[in-house]
Amino acid sequence: MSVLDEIIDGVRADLAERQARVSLDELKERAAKAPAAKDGVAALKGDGVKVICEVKRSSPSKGALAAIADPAGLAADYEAGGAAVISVLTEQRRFGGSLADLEAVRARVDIPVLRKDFIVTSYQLWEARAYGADLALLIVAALDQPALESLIERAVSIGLTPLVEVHDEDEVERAVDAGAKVIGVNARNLKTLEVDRSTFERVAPEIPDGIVKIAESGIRGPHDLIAYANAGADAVLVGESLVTGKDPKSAVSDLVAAGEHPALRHGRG
Ligand SMILES: O=C(O)c1ccccc1NCC(=O)[C@H](O)[C@H](O)COP(=O)(O)O
Repeated sequence: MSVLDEIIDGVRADLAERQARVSLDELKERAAKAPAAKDGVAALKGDGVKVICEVKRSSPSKGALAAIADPAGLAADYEAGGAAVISVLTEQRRFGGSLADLEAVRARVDIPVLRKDFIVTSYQLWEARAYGADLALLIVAALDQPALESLIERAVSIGLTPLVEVHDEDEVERAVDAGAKVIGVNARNLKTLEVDRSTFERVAPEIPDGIVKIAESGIRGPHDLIAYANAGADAVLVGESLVTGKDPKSAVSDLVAAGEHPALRHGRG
């Protein structure tokens, strides 16, 4: 069984428990009262390379990273540093996240918030909206094509921007066929958990113009952002280096400054 399969088994078990406690109708009522969803695509487009900053306590590849007693405070620091979007890992078993983290972050920041989880049912999309997310991650490797298509459609219909994650060229084709408008190329191999930063450079040319291209994982600082920018990234998604660093706000502002450097506009769309 792959790491992804193991994670999804746990996600499904936790999901069944939540579904037994909270009906879909209750979630829909809660979603109706949530603040209107912010435009995830608009936040990631425009001049320069945008920075998505992640609230990440632990991971299957590294174990415990940071306790993060105050996820909303961390998100506020990210926003003050110039983040375009906050990513909140809500998976509990491997990443130590929760919907409570999502709710707390939503209440604290004004920029769009991404629910980063292993979404396999529309119930989780309703949860994302009910707890204030504006974007939701859909991982191509975790979904067959009909499920991917229907989750993209459902996400859009309830106001969420789907960020569709791929790892190779075949998955790009599936994401594009399914209607993705925002595609993240994750450099972390889901079988070995190793990060290969050359993945984006190889895979991104397969993503058609007009689709937002995000480079995910393994960004240690401005030099990695610049390399991803030169390979065509519109945005980068950064977790570990921010949560393990001493000063997340200044680390974000260094990334944002690199992403706004006029030299990067040359040759980018
Ligand atoms: O981070 C992991 O070990 C991991 C393992 C299996 C599936 C997903 C995983 N991470 C989720 C992410 O995509 C990253 O948290 C995100 O891209 C940020 O990466 P990083 O900056 O390297 O923490």
